[in-house]
Amino acid sequence: AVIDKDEFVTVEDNPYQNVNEIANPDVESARNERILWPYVAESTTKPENEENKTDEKDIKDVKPREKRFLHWSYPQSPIVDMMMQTMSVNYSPNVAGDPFDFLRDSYQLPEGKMLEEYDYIIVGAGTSGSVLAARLTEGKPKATVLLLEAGKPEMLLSDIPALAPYIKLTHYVWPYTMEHQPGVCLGSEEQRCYSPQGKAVGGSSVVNDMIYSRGRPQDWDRIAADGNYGWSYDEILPYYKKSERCELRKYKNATYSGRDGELTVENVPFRTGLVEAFLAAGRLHGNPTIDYNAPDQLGFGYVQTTQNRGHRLSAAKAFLHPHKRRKNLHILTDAKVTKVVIEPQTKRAYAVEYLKNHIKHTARCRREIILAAGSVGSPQLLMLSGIGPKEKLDVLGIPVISDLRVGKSLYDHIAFPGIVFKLNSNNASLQELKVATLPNLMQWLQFGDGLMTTPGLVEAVGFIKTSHSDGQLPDVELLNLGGSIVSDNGGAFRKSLKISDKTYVTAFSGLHGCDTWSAVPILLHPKSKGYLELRDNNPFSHPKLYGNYFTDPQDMETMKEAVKYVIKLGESEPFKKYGAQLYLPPYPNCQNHGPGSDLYWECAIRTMVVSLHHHVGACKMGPPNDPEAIVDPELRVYGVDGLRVVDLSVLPHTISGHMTAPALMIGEKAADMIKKIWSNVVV
Ligand SMILES: Cc1cc2nc3c(=O)[nH]c(=O)nc-3n(C[C@H](O)[C@H](O)[C@H](O)COP(=O)(O)OP(=O)(O)OC[C@H]3O[C@@H](n4cnc5c(N)ncnc54)[C@H](O)[C@@H]3O)c2cc1C
Repeated sequence: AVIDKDEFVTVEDNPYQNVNEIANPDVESARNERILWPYVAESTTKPENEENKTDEKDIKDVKPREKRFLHWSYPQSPIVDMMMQTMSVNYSPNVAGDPFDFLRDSYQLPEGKMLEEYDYIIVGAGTSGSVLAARLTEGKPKATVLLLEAGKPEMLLSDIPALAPYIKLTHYVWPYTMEHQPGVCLGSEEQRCYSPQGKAVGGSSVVNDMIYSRGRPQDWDRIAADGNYGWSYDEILPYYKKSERCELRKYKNATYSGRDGELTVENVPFRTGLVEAFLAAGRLHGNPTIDYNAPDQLGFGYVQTTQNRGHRLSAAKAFLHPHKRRKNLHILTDAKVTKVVIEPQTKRAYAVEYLKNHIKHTARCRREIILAAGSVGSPQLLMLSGIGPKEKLDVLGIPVISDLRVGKSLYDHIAFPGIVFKLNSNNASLQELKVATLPNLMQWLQFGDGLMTTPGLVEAVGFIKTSHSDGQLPDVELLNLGGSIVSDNGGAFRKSLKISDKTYVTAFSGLHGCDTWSAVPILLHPKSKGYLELRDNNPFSHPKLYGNYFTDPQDMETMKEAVKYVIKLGESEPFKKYGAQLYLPPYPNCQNHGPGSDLYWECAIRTMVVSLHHHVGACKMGPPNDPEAIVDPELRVYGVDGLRVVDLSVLPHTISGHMTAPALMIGEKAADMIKKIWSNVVV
């Protein structure tokens, strides 16, 4: 590959990019001798017809090259890879004195210094921000971009999928605790729901569970029908495809999948046999085993993840790493933006103030400032900068630039991880003591597969419609786990959900050491609406988050129906070989209700409900006649020039799935809209 010295290095130029696809007999034979002790994934139930075939046969049928690829050999050492990234020639330790800094990835200013002014300033190098920065700095004429991120770069440990629950306990998250709401999260610490967000280069994609899902076409068509031109499924599909490099075993050639993008989407190399039981139970109850991202079908399917050969592939790894040497992309980490500076007369945004190493700086911008600070960070910054509800800003003494209803709508996905089946078998489910072993770690390091690749226990997902669904969209998603909340004996899994010691020990410690299975129902479209507001005018205070979960009674009815559905699956034939028996946890606050009764389940749900940290709506997108809209369908903030919001906070309501893929898609689409507007400007 020829690299023009004046140019930045691109993925295409990188000679190592395709190294994993080169046959390596030594690695192949070594891998063939691998031991997947003690779990061997086994297919329990044979599909009945062609439609419902699982992937196993298809793996045998794939062509030799693809088959080799399925082995995911990993000849590059990730440790060496990490050292190469951190110990770069111009590496300088963080002056704030972080003892682990030398283990972290690093981003250097290409010429060692900042520019006086940038074409674009992006706040937040998260999921949307990373892809946006990559796209705005590619091609010609070259635009200059400053990307400011409050968090730190990743390190090797964040690459290990099985450590996802642990990463959520580190400083790679903003540990947002929601305001107390009577009657919900009764089993959480301080009886407050917990809803962290990622704080890292890569944002929430560094701490999430890596599940890749896009939502249903009707989700996007509904958003477009509300007056948001350009957001129908057909219009956004090209942006999903643009980011994606689909490596799914069976569906990689689907017309709706992308092949040449930067973000690898793959199945998890390791599975327990329980996933086959879940899929078979689903089929028994009318849910075909499918690609759950297929636009035309609803059903259950193996989980698809944002992993690359068994390694977490964050938005930063996919979109920023390959472009570290771009001279026109400046990335500042540990840089917390405190305000967007807006000219009060012209209402034009022209600079941001940020703090790095306790020193206040101002960065100026020629064209646009783009907030990609996430569902909590972006509305917070808007309000701190004078864009928000006048009555609230007046109280806090913040001069009002644009009186908009920022934060007034907040929707979230909520889930109930409390349906647990005890299994009468050994080594059927994942248990931390057996997963966290040196051989498993070595296997992951060497081959990128094995038990360390399991993403927070999730092995499959399913979408269903309860009797409360609007008929168009599924209203519940089921996360099938290769274990349950007890799989690490009350360790990181439940701590990352902030379930209190008292609740956990009373309800679940009786299951320690047992094999278990669980499926977690998620409410995809809760009717209850929350809100968010500034606590005070200090940019370092966490905003107040009000979930208002279950304030619409239909949400509880939907969740109870979903619980019964999971129980039906667990009690069906495919789980019989595991001797699966429903376990009814004796929650300390539910003792007055007969175990298994309707009142018991309502109490259990109110005790164990958790936020999935998928907040949307605080910077709602909408047409000019929508009184609640903060940004227009091109994501420009109403009433201010040169300011956009590009992240999940712009979505008007929840979508039927997880949020990483939509966040990336929003970044892709925004980049196109921004480039189009500025395409006639000569630099
Ligand atoms: C624990 C967890 C698990 C999840 N699991 C999944 C999953 O399995 N699958 C899935 O699809 N989705 C999952 N999600 C949701 C999904 O990852 C996020 O919703 C999505 O990545 C958000 O993208 P974003 O670009 O809107 O924000 P983020 O990716 O959160 O990026 C925002 C960035 O802005 C930075 N920032 C904020 N304020 C400032 C400031 N003032 N100055 C500078 N920088 C700032 C933040 O530090 C952060 O890096 C999960 C989320 C969490 C938190």
